[in-house]
Amino acid sequence: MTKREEIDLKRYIRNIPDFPKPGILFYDISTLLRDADAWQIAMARLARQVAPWEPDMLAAVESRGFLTAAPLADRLGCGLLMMRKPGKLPGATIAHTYDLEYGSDTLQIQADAIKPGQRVVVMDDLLATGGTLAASVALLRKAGANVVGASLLVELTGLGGRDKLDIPVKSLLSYED
Ligand SMILES: O=P(O)(O)OC[C@H]1O[C@H](OP(=O)(O)OP(=O)(O)O)[C@H](O)[C@@H]1O
Ligand SMILES: Nc1ncnc2[nH]cnc12
Repeated sequence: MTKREEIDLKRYIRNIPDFPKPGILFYDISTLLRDADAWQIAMARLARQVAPWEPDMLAAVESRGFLTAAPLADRLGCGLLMMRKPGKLPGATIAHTYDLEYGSDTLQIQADAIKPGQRVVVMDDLLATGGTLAASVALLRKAGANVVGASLLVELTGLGGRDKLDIPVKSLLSYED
C-alpha cells in the first residue's frame, strides 16, 4: 500500500482542454475534491504549508479559494474572510479590478474585515497569471493587513504569476504549461 506521504496528488487533478475558452488547458480540482482520502491528504499538506506563517486570518478568494480556506482555518484555529465578486458583501466594501488568464474580474472585501497589522494568508486553488492574487494582496493591504504569504493547491509556473507578487508563495503542485 502507498504511504500517505508518497501519494502524488497530480493523479487527482483532471486536465480539460479548451475550457472555458479555446486554447486554455483547465486544471480541474473537482476530481481531487471528490476523493475523500486525497482531499484529506491535500488539506494536511496545505496545513503544513501555511502553519509556519502563523496567520491570524485566512483570506479566501471566491469561489474555489473558499474550498481550501474554510477547512484550513478550522484546522489552524484562525479567522476567515471572504474576497468576493461584486455585489455580494453587505456594508462598506473596498474593490479592485484585475485581469485573468481568460478575462477580467473584480474582487471586494468588507472594509472592516481586518484589524490593523493582522497577519493574513491569501488562499486560492490555483495561480495562473497572478492577476487575482496580486489584486487580493493590494486589497488586503488597503484594509490594513500584513499579508504574510499566499497558499495554492496548483501553480501554472509557465505563466509567471509569482513574479507579480512581493510575498512568499507556496503551492502543492506545479505545472509548467
Ligand atoms: O492567476 P490568475 O490568472 O488570476 O487566475 C487564477 C484565478 O482564476 C480562477 O478563478 P475564476 O476567476 O475562474 O473563478 P472561480 O474560482 O469562481 O471558478 C482561480 O480559481 C483563481 O482565482
Ligand atoms: N488554466 C486554469 N485552470 C483552472 N483554473 C484556472 N484559473 C485560471 N487559469 C486556470
